[in-house]
Amino acid sequence: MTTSEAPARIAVTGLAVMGSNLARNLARHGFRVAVHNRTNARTKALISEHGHEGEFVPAETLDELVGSLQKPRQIIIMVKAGAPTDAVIDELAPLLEPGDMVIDGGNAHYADTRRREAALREAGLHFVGAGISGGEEGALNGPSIMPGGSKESYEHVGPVLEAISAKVNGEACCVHVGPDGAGHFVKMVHNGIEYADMQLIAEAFDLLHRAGGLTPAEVAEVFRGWNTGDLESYLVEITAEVLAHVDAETGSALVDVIADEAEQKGTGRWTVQEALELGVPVTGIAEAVFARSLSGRASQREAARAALGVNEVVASRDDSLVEDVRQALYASKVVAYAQGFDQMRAASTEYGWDLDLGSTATIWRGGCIIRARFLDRIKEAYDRNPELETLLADDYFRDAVRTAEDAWRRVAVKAVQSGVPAPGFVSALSYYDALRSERLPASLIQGLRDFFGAHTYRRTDREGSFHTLWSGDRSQIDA
Ligand SMILES: NC(=O)C1=CN([C@@H]2O[C@H](COP(=O)(O)OP(=O)(O)OC[C@H]3O[C@@H](n4cnc5c(N)ncnc54)[C@H](OP(=O)(O)O)[C@@H]3O)[C@@H](O)[C@H]2O)C=CC1
Ligand SMILES: O=C(CO)[C@H](O)[C@H](O)COP(=O)(O)O
Repeated sequence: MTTSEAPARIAVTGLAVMGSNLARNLARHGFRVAVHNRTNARTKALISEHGHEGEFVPAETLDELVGSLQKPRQIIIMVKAGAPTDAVIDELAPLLEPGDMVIDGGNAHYADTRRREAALREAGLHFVGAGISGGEEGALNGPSIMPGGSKESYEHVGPVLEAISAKVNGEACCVHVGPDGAGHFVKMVHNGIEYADMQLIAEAFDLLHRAGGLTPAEVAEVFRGWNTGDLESYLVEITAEVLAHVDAETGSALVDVIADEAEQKGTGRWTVQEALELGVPVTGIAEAVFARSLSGRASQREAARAALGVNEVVASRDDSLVEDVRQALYASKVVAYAQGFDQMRAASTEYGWDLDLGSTATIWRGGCIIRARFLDRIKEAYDRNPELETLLADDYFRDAVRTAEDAWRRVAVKAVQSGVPAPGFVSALSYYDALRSERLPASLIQGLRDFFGAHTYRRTDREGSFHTLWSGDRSQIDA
């Protein structure tokens, strides 16, 4: 902690795990950082435990915090998303002057960020909605940062955020994403992909364990091996750690002791809700959200087991299953990312954000939960063609999914035949097949809509809208 009177460069309010680690990261990078928390005990704890790590300026009130800063002021809010963030902004804004910058690093809904940005802009203040990923460890040692807001504010805030962000090959995992809510939208999609990725990993484990007869420790070894190839990623790495962990009390694999009900704070659900609004099929993320919901419906699962009988899976060791599952996991993961990037592309058009999708891949290469080797490939794909209709159309990803196709189908069949639920793998494969179909049965859906509701249809062979007189002589009329 410092005792001099020099003003602080930046402030953090909200000192739970994320805020305190972010403040320490700032201090360790030589920024004099003012710190505040609603409950002062957290501020005191930070200073007493970590005050020696850099220059901290503790403040008991927001007023004091604002008074300790150089101008234009930069204040990072790291509190619970939703009403708490509004409460802090409402208290903070009247204390600030035009040109000051408020940076919300929480997991805010992008629509809230748009609203807050517009309101603070009216008062001459800059509001930067910055998605931050990497959890506790990332906040301390270098997170992935997705800042939105005005270009002008980024000129001030960007160098600080880039300094504390993760680095990959010397490049900061922090780039100005776009105006108003763009940063939080990109963070939301990041979390949606995180859900899809984890669901696919969980399905891979379930197949290898229950259908393939491998123990959790053996599956851990499989994942450890996968982490040296195309699948190299943080989530694959920590999957090996979790699966190998033995519960000290029971001597069983911890994964067999943890209650099988996945919780969710809501960012995955938001991703799907927004995808529905935009009309973008993010089937992998939706399946992942629903799989968590299903797992949490304990009494319904119990009733189903009682009424229908327990789903007994017969395990059979099959040497080729491991490689098939690896390929299915990679292909399904490519689909999940393709869908997430498709959603960002649609939002960029809808909100006029002009998102640079290649840069987004750059931000996610390090520091964040979905960091993975193949994000370099995504960056390269958008460098080759910034207007890519779908990642699956890029040469590299096209070849990757084509190569995996046979194995992917065998895994889907194995899942269906053995009774291991694999909604992520199966829906990713269906998406891949649907996108490539010459004809989809949507034509029949249009026919049915026209039959019961005179909703009309278009034809393949000429322009216009048509209706068949279904309850008359069934002739076709122009609609
Ligand atoms: N945990 C994680 O891995 C990640 C979290 N995030 C996001 O970062 C933000 C901070 O997360 P985390 O560190 O986990 O902390 P929490 O989300 O648990 O929030 C706790 C903090 O919010 C403060 N707070 C709550 N309500 C209010 C209020 N009405 N007014 C003022 N302060 C309030 C608390 O203050 P007090 O001590 O007084 O209760 C405390 O500092 C959240 O938005 C979260 O979604 C983003 C990425 C990863
Ligand atoms: O933002 C994060 C990482 O990027 C959080 O870890 C994420 O909020 C966890 O979400 P959930 O609790 O819904 O699984």
